[in-house]
Amino acid sequence: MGYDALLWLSFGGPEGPDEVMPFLENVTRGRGVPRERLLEVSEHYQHFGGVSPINRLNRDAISAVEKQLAAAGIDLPVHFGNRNWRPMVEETLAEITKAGAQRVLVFPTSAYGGYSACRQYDEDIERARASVGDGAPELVKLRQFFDHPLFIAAFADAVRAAHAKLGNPPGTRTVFCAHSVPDSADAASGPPSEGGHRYSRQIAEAARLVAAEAGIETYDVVWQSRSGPPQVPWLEPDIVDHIDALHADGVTSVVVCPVGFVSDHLEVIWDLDNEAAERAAEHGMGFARAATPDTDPRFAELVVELVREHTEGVPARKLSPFPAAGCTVNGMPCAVGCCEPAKRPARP
Ligand SMILES: CC1=C(CCC(=O)O)c2cc3nc(cc4[nH]c(cc5[nH]c(cc1n2)c(C)c5CCC(=O)O)c(CCC(=O)O)c4C)C(CCC(=O)O)=C3C
Ligand SMILES: [Fe+2]
Repeated sequence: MGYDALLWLSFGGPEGPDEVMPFLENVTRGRGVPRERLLEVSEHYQHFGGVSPINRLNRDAISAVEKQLAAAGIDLPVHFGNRNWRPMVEETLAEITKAGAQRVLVFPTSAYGGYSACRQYDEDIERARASVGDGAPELVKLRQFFDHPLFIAAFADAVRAAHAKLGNPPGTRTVFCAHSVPDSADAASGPPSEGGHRYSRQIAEAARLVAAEAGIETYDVVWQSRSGPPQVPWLEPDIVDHIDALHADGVTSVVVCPVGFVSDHLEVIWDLDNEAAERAAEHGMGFARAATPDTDPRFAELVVELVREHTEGVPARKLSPFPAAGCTVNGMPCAVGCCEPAKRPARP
């Protein structure tokens, strides 16, 4: 079938208190994130003993995918590598190369386009191949899956379950949430010919599809976890401010669906399950957070289906007319100028 392995490419996270600051320094190197923001975020990690759940969740998801690949008779060993923390993708690719692989599929743990969600994973692929040097395998990245029916169905069931957990009170507002990015990064996402904003448009489309499948008419799309210097505008409103606004409008309960993420990593369990939940509690509002899809068996099924698009020519299933790009070789961008990194503000 022409492929020797699947590289599971993720963000990475610390697995102990001493790993938090070095991890954060890896994430933010050269990105103009103020020191105070780093110290504040390191506190979030220290609330969990300095351990992000993200690596464990990736390992669990990989086990589920390995089982489904075996069940489908697809012989493809899965290897785990990260951008920011051990196991680093450079080391993983060195092992894959040593094992003799020549063509490797890459699954990035993000469903969307944009610099942080797509193009930066291309940069990881390029960097890892450069670090291996001669003999590095060809790396073929799987496509964006924000509108795949299995991704949408898993979130729709999770949203229904969250409403049920609250007892289905009438007038509960469903709020879809994704990681904020600088306005300039969103404007630069997608190829220039498309007019930009591919990231926020794909998020809005996924939210629309999940709401439709869950039978929800009224919902909002908001953002979380903004970083960077305060004078740089990022996508708004923030989830916590939005909860204040809903309270002011007389809404008495909310279901938050983290549609921008695939797993319950730290920004989900802190920024939503703590900060947003606490604000709702202060207003006496009901609050439930919908589960992320990675623990749903349909997520492993989705990854296997994306693999089979390449190994067996299975047709790509998608629910929207929006492009599901991101599938390129050896870290090439999708198009000239696609999802260029935002220009960093000059240091004061
Ligand atoms: C769009 C997007 C996704 C979704 C796509 C995807 O999933 O890839 C995502 C995921 C994640 N972001 C994560 C963690 C962090 N993100 C940071 C900083 C930033 N994220 C950004 C964007 C995104 N981030 C941006 C524009 C920055 C500013 C700095 C920069 O331009 O790069 C910082 C630095 C501290 C801070 O400033 O918050 C941390 C620690 C973790 C792991 C959590 C864990 O450890 O469990 C995950 C999955
Ligand atoms: Fe992030």
